[in-house]
Amino acid sequence: MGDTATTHHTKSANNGANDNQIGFKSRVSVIGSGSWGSVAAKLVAFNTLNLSSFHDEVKMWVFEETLQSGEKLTDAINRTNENVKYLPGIKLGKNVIADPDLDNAVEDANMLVFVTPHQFIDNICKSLVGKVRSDAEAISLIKGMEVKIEGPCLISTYISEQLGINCSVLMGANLANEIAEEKFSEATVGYRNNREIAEQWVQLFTTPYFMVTPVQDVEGVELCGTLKNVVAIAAGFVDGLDMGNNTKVHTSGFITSILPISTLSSFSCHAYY
Ligand SMILES: NC(=O)c1ccc[n+]([C@@H]2O[C@H](COP(=O)([O-])OP(=O)(O)OC[C@H]3O[C@@H](n4cnc5c(N)ncnc54)[C@H](O)[C@@H]3O)[C@@H](O)[C@H]2O)c1
Ligand SMILES: O=P(O)(O)OC[C@H](O)CO
Repeated sequence: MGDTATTHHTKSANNGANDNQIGFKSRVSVIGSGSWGSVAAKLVAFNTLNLSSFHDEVKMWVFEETLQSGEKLTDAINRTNENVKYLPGIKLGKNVIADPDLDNAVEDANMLVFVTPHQFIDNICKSLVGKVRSDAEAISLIKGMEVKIEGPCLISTYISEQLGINCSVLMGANLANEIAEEKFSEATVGYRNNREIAEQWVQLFTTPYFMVTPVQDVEGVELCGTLKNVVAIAAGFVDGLDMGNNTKVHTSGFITSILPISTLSSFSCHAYY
């Protein structure tokens, strides 16, 4: 699944042919600007300022909206350095630049962070075909699946197949508002076969309050991140029905039963509730 990503590339605006030269700096774009998208931009922007191999500036694509005040959301973000609608009260970092133009937001970026609600990824990917660098690396923070006639498809696989680029994942028990307030949390980067790329994603997301661990298991990490929300709902039902902890334990059993091939470490950074 998804192996095609490393072996075929679509034509793109910039094939990155000149980028092996000394001094090349990676550019990161965040595609999505909801609460988790804004926190992702904040984490990455904190790190690009300190990592010499990255450009300071982080572009964040915004699905444009007009606020009640009449101001465009993008303008409000760039004026206040806060996502006033989806993450009010949190400074993103002056090097986060909101951009409502998707093509412009990804132009020149070689590291793409996908973090939109899953139902929008289809349209976003379709409009990005041929627009992203052929050497770009993607990471998906999206929980959910594309359900097609032939069966469910992981979002990372979908991104890889649509854009012809490799796609890692970052998942965890991560509530955006808590991480925005710099409360401690951890997450797992699931990568396919390039450990160096995984280390770059770890560097980009790790902060003193956000601990990130790489695991070579894209599917396991993505499925754990997505399905744990189903388990959490089931656990909530058990609480609501006052059925007790013994019953609650059984709600988590289904993940291990449907993922027998996933490595144990894929589960290690996922709290179920
Ligand atoms: N919020 C969290 O705590 C959290 C934590 C971990 C993972 N996630 C995952 O991150 C992803 C993004 O969630 P979020 O919480 O940032 O979103 P959100 O619910 O805070 O925001 C919704 C976003 O969707 C955008 N949007 C609305 N209509 C759109 C359209 N037609 N096309 C494209 N975009 C549109 C909005 O502008 C907004 O940026 C989801 O897959 C979610 O499961 C969220
Ligand atoms: O409810 P979601 O899909 O925004 O995701 C929340 C996270 O999974 C919490 O860990």
